[in-house]
Amino acid sequence: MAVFTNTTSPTPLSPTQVSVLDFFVPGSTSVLAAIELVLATNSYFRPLILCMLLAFLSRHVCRYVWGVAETHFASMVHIQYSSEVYDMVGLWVASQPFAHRARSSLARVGWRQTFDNKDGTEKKPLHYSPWKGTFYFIYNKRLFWFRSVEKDLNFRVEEVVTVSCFGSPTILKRFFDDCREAYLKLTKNKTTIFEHQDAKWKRTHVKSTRPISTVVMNEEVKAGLIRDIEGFLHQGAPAWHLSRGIPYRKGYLLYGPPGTGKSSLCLSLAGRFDLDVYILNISAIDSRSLSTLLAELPSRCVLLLEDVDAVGIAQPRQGETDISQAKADAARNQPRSQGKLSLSELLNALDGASSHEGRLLMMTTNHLDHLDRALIRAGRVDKKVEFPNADKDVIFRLFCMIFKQSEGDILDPKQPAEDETVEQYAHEFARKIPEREFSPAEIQSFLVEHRGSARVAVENVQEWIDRTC
Ligand SMILES: Nc1ncnc2c1ncn2[C@@H]1O[C@H](COP(=O)(O)OP(=O)(O)OP(=O)(O)O)[C@@H](O)[C@H]1O
Repeated sequence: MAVFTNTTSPTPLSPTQVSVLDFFVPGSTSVLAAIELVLATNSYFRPLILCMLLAFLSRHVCRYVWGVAETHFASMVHIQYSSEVYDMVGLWVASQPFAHRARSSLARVGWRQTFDNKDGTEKKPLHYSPWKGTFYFIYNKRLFWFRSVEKDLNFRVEEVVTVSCFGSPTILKRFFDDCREAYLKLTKNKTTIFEHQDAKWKRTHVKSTRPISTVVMNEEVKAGLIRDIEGFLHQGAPAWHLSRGIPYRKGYLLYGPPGTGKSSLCLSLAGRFDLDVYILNISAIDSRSLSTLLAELPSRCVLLLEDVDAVGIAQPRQGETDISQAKADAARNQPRSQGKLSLSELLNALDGASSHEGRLLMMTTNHLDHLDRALIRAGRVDKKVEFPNADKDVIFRLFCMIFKQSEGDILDPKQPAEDETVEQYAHEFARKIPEREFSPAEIQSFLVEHRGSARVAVENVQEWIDRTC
């Protein structure tokens, strides 16, 4: 039997060649095989196929060369979405033309507005930032690129941004310094508030700093607090504490009925000393997350624990320590507390190694008597400040604050400032309201409702008292 062999048919690629080619240009062997087949059957397609092959190869070669150049010659900085640096870079990027041209963007409601000094009258403004892709831009006459990808970080998908440029990391760091400066300018006279999600701090608000004069309380107490914090934040304070073996921390407990200005004062003090506020919700964390969160605090900040009596670390029952209470609860088959955190775990975390030096702890409560003494012992709480309901002086000053002209007011020429008359009304108003019956929040709310006329406010207050009491 005769056997005919086709001598013009292409020799198939050996398995070794296949794997080597595929290593450099994935999918190339399948393409080559297809080309070989076409070339063998019809030579008319050869030039066309050659062009396609060149286009295919040049794309892969370019990608390969860029990858090698990026790996070996580019500097890069990675930023996680949950980090504050993300906001710094994000704000800069959002203001650049390339961000507006990006074909893949993330739309958010009112994100940039948080930082702007605008009046917030525009309803739900939309903001776009480049998202999922690589975006090129020129900065200081150099090519930079910004890559946004989603990554799975500990079972949580989070955007990770990488900013890169060719050359030394110094150039890149200069870019980050510029972003930081722009961010600080934008957040000047603002208080940034952080809350936690999954053991990570995340900026949730940027509020205009509230002038401390607008928190109406005993002026001596207020001045004492300010002096105390000034001393604590003084340049030489860390070394002073260190040389005496005293932990460089400060703790305050503000207590009193609801609506007396405890939270307002905390935020206002933070703004005055240019400190960021980190609000810890202890009912929502376990001890491991707490240690992580405390370890991540910056060296100077306010750590705010609001309503410490209400979060499941309340005083143990009489005669029981925290541990004996836990045992007793276990024996009764009851959960130990509302939260996941026990008092001893909280105290350990606040005192422990993970707790940052230089932090200012502020705790607020409506029920001083519900708190465990261990939580508020000297050393943990250096000062306890009472916020009572409004006395005559506070009522008078609240009235003046509402009705006297202030710097930011848009003045009505028909109603010239008459501070003396306002003061007379304020005295009359304070005379009518029983002392320590109403919180400043209640009085302020009534006054705001009547802000159109001081006279009407005075006239209507008796009816309001009768209705409210
Ligand atoms: N002493 C005060 N001076 C000026 N405004 C006050 C004062 N107390 C309360 N307010 C006003 O009342 C509102 C509530 O105040 P704030 O949240 O500070 O009270 P609080 O004591 O922290 O209340 P809670 O114990 O319920 O947390 C705020 O709008 C604040 O402006």
